[in-house]
Amino acid sequence: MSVLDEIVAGVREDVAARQATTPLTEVQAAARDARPALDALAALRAPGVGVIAEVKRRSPSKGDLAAIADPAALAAQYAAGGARAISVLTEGRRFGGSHADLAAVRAAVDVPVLNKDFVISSYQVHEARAHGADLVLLIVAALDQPVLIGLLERIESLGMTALVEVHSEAEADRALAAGASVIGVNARDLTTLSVDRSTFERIAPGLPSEVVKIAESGVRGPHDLISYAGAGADAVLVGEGLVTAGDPRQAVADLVTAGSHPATPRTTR
Ligand SMILES: O=C(O)c1ccccc1NCC(=O)[C@H](O)[C@H](O)COP(=O)(O)O
Repeated sequence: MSVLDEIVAGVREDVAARQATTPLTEVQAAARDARPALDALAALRAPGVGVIAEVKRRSPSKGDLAAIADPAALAAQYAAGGARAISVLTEGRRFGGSHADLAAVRAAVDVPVLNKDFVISSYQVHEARAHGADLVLLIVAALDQPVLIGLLERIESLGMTALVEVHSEAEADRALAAGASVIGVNARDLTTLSVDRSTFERIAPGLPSEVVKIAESGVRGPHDLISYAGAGADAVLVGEGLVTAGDPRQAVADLVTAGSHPATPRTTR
């Protein structure tokens, strides 16, 4: 069983347990009552290469990364540094996240918030909205095509934006066929967990110019952002490099500065 399959199996159990105590109708009502979603697409299309800064406590590849007692305070530092959006991992078993983290971050910042999880059911989409998400991650490798299409439509029907994650050209074709307008190319192979930044360089140039392209994983400093920008990234998604930085606000600011430098290339549309 691959790491992704293991994680998804755990998520399936956890969602079933939550659904047994909180019925879908209750989550749908909370989603309706939530503050309307921010226009994440517009934010991601702003000039310069954006930084999506992630709240990430631990991971299957690295184990414990950072204690993060106060995710809202960390997100506020990211936003002060100029992050274009905040990513919050809500998977509990392998990443130590929760929906409480998502809600706390939502309340602390004014930029769009991404719910980064292993979303396999519309129940989770309503949960994301109920806890204030503006963007929701969908991982193509974890979803059959009809399910991918259905979840993407559900996300958009709730006013949110889907970030559709791919690892290969074939998955990119599936994301485009599903109607994705924001595609993330994850440099982390979800089978071996190794990071290969050239994955983005290989796949991104084949994506249509109107698609927002996010380079996910492996950014350890401004040089990595500049290299992803050269391959057409509109934004980078950064976890480990920020949660392990001594000064997360400054670490984001350094990336933002690199991303807004006139010499840093970016896709033109
Ligand atoms: O980070 C992992 O080990 C991991 C393993 C299995 C599935 C997903 C995983 N990470 C999720 C992510 O995509 C990253 O948190 C995100 O792209 C940031 O990556 P990084 O900057 O390298 O921490």
